[in-house]
Amino acid sequence: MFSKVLVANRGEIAVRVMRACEELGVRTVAIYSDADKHSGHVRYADEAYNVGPARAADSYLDHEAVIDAARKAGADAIHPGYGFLAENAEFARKVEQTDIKWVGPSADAMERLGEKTKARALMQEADVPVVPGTTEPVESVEEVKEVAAEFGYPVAIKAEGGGGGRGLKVVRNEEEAEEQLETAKREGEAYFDNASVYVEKYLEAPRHIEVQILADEHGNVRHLGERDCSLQRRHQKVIEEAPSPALDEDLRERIGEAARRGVREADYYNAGTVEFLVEDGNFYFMEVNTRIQVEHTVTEQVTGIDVVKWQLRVAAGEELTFEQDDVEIEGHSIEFRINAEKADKEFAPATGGTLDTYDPPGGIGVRMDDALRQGDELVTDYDSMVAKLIVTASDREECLARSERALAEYDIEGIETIIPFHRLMLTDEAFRAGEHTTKYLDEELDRER
Ligand SMILES: Nc1ncc2cc(-c3cccc4ccccc34)c(N3CC[C@@H](N)C3)nc2n1
Ligand SMILES: [Ca+2]
Repeated sequence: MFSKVLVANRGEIAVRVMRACEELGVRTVAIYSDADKHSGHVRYADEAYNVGPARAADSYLDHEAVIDAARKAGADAIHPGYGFLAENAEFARKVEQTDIKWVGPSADAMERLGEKTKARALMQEADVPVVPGTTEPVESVEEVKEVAAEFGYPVAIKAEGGGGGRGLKVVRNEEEAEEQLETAKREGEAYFDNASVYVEKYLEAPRHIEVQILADEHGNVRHLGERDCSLQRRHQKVIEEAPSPALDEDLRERIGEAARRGVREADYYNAGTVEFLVEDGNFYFMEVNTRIQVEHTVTEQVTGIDVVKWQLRVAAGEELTFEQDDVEIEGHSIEFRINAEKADKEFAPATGGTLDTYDPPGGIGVRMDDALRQGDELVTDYDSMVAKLIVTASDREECLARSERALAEYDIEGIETIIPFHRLMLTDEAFRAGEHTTKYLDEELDRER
């Protein structure tokens, strides 16, 4: 096992990784930008190095600055967290070329799965159902019309380098095809520096189901069940849960085994997530996330498996000590992302402030993942998520009741957050029944406009 790990991130995920290190007896190194000098992850670490000014490109995303900090600290490994450099194959390759271990998949595997058309072709090799469409980038509008001719409108044009909701254009009829194709290429070039686009049959109101994968460097691959991330606002996940209320045991087993086959085909190791769209009892591969995700927490809560500790053990060369049959899903867990945003329909980013009161909930089944304490100045240079409230109970009904209790206890004064939105969602009967689709929230909030 490593003796010292540098966590190349900030906020709650940096503290999350450092907690795993502490439990493994591993010393922790933080990096921070000028804006994060007094932030929680710096307080938590054994030592900390400044990597540059507030602008992420000049600090958290600066490959050389991060590697230099790891060298200065004498770190044996770098854990990237999520966001920033977590899915940057070029950076992973640079780390692989040093004597510092990258805590994540190989750069090759990141490249194989990072290109969505390649990933789709690879999944077909592994008999994993993919959303009907092309496994090569398309050049002409004729190719778009071919997919529509075979599978019917609407079709989705997606940017190869896209992710989240960015780079998804819905084409509802032939007239829109030409313009949407040009827009998708232009945005692909602008946002992702990659004009390649591909085409899929557009599923109108799927569920967004993802499977957590853990694989060691000796060929052992396990899935840790699924998460349901269907409650999204403009492609931003807001509430995630495990297990999914929309899957029955048979579908759960089939989707888990498909995820295992897919990552095995990709020679993948460490933690990863295979994302699927589920509609009318069918599941279709969408993409792979080659990193630990924000919502890994709900999987930990219902399996009792510490995914981050296993990332560190696997990177240190250890084998997984459990079989697939040992993975059991017990109870129900829901994660509420606590974003410093206005709780209105737009979720507009908050304008900063001081945490005059920070008194998070506690009690049975309540987990707080954050890096905050009362009196902290809110840093608004990076993403707006400041904490995660993860509530766990014996079943979904009890989890909903416990969530209402925990959110009512959550006392934050001095900044605005979307806690009122979460409390409202818990009164929504479609959500309480677990019948919300990925479209639900956008339709609900946009309808009132
Ligand atoms: N062929 C096909 N059909 C329906 C889809 C539905 C989604 C989707 C998934 C989850 C939430 C959404 C919200 C609005 C619009 C789309 C979604 C989707 N994506 C792509 C990126 C991911 N974050 C969301 N891809 C789709 N692809
Ligand atoms: Ca994704």
